[in-house]
Order: sequence, then structure tokens, then C-alpha cells
Amino acid sequence: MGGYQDVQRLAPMAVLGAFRRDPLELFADVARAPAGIAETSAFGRRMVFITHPDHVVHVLRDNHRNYTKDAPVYRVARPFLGDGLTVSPGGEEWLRRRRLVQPAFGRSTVEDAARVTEECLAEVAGRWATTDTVDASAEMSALSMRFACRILFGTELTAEAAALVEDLRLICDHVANFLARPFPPLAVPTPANLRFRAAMRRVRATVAELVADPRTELISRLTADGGSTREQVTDEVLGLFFAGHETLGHTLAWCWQLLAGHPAAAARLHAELDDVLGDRRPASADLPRLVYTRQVVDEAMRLYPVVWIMMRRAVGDDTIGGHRIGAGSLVTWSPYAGNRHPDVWQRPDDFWPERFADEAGRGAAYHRNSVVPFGLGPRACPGSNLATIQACLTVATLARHVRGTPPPGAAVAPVPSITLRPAGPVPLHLAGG
Ligand code: HEM
Repeated sequence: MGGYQDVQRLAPMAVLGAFRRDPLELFADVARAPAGIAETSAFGRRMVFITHPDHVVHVLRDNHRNYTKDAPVYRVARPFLGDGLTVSPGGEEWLRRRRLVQPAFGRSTVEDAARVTEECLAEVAGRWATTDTVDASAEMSALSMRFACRILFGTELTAEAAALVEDLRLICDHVANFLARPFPPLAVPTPANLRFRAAMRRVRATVAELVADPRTELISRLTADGGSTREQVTDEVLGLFFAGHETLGHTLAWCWQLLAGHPAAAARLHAELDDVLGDRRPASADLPRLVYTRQVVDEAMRLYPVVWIMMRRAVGDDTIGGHRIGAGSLVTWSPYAGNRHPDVWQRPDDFWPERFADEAGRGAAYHRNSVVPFGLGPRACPGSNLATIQACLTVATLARHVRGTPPPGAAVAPVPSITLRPAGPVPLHLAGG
């Protein structure tokens, strides 16, 4: 174990410059530091970069009481994302709300949600059967918006959906840019800040309208809670809406981008679908037998974890990997860098879904918690089951409409916005054209 003195120290201005230029590369560089730990000063505090799964597990689960989400990444989003679960610092109020929300992600809701997912997918499959090309990124954003509206709000929001997708994209990118370049402050009425505030007002107004007319068990539970004001309920639902829509849409876009670029994996997926389903469309009951489909989704989440940056603030002194973490330090890591660490995975940058079934795909430092796309511990994602079912059903339903060969130049770079999204369209050739 190294001592405190051994930690690699990074010059604050160099870190800031690297964060602005290419945050994914910054975290990848830090992951190569001895013991995967480095530190710098930022936001007037000591900031510690970690990478190793043991260290992440320590912060998220084993010593979670010492780590709060009262940290810049979440604080910046709080005035706009509200004070809902996703950005809540933690503590008693977080626990009360988590207990309120959690039952809405129970078994019967997930079963209902799976049925809604199958219905939405039947419509998309019908359209893809008679189309020759689509932009999978736009299609998956629209689809995940539809899932979120139906499941959270019990409505289609047909007229507003496209504008909402645009507004959410604008909001996420603006908050991410502000994190990297926090000047001028968001309160200054620059054209970009005004566009951002207008988008925020529109999204909030739509959510507030839906909260006023509860059509799902989740919204009814939240509005019936005597301990929350209408504003707090709107915050909560807004946070869930962001958390559910952005993450799933981009995860699915990455699945299609990877499959389009890897014909052998696509062929193996098609073989599994033929074998298990014959000519049928998949239902959630088929998922336990769609093992390769699940590996495709897991591998896409490993290579492109949409929650690409995580941060906590240490409440009291602690030790991680033999290094002292002083009270008040910010501890940060990037699942994007951790998931591609060469000590953990063989061929870490390759799309190789089989690695989840085969020890050959694992490196010396492989760890049961080497990839935790939904987080760990008490703050882990309450939507993980729902999202996994939706992702697998979507891939299984739509894959057979995609032709194996990728269009030229189809590889799309990742943009580390609030979530990790494709930089541009993800074109797919479909068999229906
Ligand atoms: C592929 C889809 C998804 C991924 C990869 C994902 C990932 C995550 C991760 C990594 C966290 C933990 C963040 C942290 O500890 O800082 C999280 C938290 C959360 N997610 Fe998800 N998520 C997904 C879908 C969803 C869905 C569908 C919903 C709800 C509709 C949802 C709601 C939430 C909420 C409310 C939290 C905060 C929980 C808390 O702090 O108590 N997520 N998600």
C-alpha cells in the first residue's frame, strides 16, 4: 500500500485545462497513475481521483456514510434539476424521499412497464420494417422519451415530445459546459443562458402540469405525501424524468452504434433471436433466455457508461488504498476510464460481449464490481431493473430490422455532456428499405 506522500500530484491549472479539452482523456491518464490515485486542488478543495473498483466500492457502499453528493457536479444541476433524489446531498430527507419513490420501481410496476415497452416497440418495429435508414440516436431519444412519458406520467405527450427531447439536450449540454467553464455565471443574461432558462421553464411547466393531474401510482404517491410541497414533487418528477430519459436513450444509441460496426456480434445476436424466438417478437418473459442480448447491452454500458463521471465529498477523514482522504476532499472517478482499464479487461477497448461469459475476457485485476453501470450502495439507481429490461427488449425487438453492414464513416465519438452521448447521428441501414 502506498503512503499519502506517494499520491501523484497534478497541477491544478493543468487539470482544469485537460478537463476542458478532453475530460475522458484526463480520467484515462489519471487511471494510469500508480495505484490509480492522484490528487489536485480544485474549487478551493483537495480533489482526489480514484479508479480501482475496490476504491469505488469503498466510497459508494462500504463507507458510504462518509461520502455525500454535496459536490460541484450535482450542486450545479440542483437549481435546475430541483432538489430531487438524483442530486440530493443525502441524509434524512434523501432517505425519506427514496422510501417514497422506491415502491414505484417494484415488481408489479416493472411488469406493467415491460408491457408498455412492448407496445411502444411494436409501433417502432412496424415503422422500421418499411424504412431504409434511420438515425438511431434520434430514434432512441424519441423512444426513451415515450417510455418515460408513458411510465412516469401515464400519457404520450405526442405534441410536446420532440420539443422536450431538444430542450433536455440543450439543458444537459449547457450545464456540462458550465461545469467546465463556470464563467459568466448562469444568472448573467447571455443569449446562451437565456435559451437555457427558457428551455428549463418549458420542461418544468410541462412536468408541473402532469404532476397536477396524476395518472400513475408514482405521481399519486408523491402528491399524496404530506411532507412534500407541490414544488418538491415537481423537482422529484423532473429529476426522475431526466434520469430515466437521457440515460436509456443514449445507452441504446451506443448499442446500435456498436452492433452496426461489429457484424460478427450482430450475426451472433440474430442467431440467438432466431433460436429463442423464431418469428415472434420478444416479450419480457423471453429475457432470461436472451443471454447474448444481455451481454451486448452490458458491453455497451461498459464501453459507453452514460453516467461517465461521479463525485462525492468526504464528510470526515478517511483512508482509501492507504491514502489519507481529508474531511472536505472531493473524491471523483470516471466509470468510462475505469471500465476500460487494461489491468481489469483483456482488449479493453474492443466490443466483445462474450467477455461477460468468458474468463478469457478478464484481466488480472478483474473484480465482481469492475463495471457498475447503475452505481452501488444506497444511492444505486432505483430504475436499474426497469432500464435493463427496456434496453434488452429494445435490442431484441429491433435488431432483426437492422442490416449487418455499417454505413461508411459510421463511428461516432462520445460527448461527455451531463450524460455520455454520441456526438452526432448514428446512421443505421435497415432491412425494410
Ligand atoms: C440505462 C439506464 C440507466 C443508467 C445507466 C442509470 C445509471 C444510474 C447511476 C450510475 C446512478 C447512481 C449515480 C450516483 O451514485 O451518483 C443512478 C441513480 C439514479 N437513477 Fe438511474 N440509470 C438509468 C436509468 C434510470 C431510470 C429508467 C430511472 C427512473 C425512471 C432512473 C432513476 C435514477 C434515480 C432517481 C437515481 C438517484 C438515486 C438516489 O440517489 O437515491 N435511472 N442511475
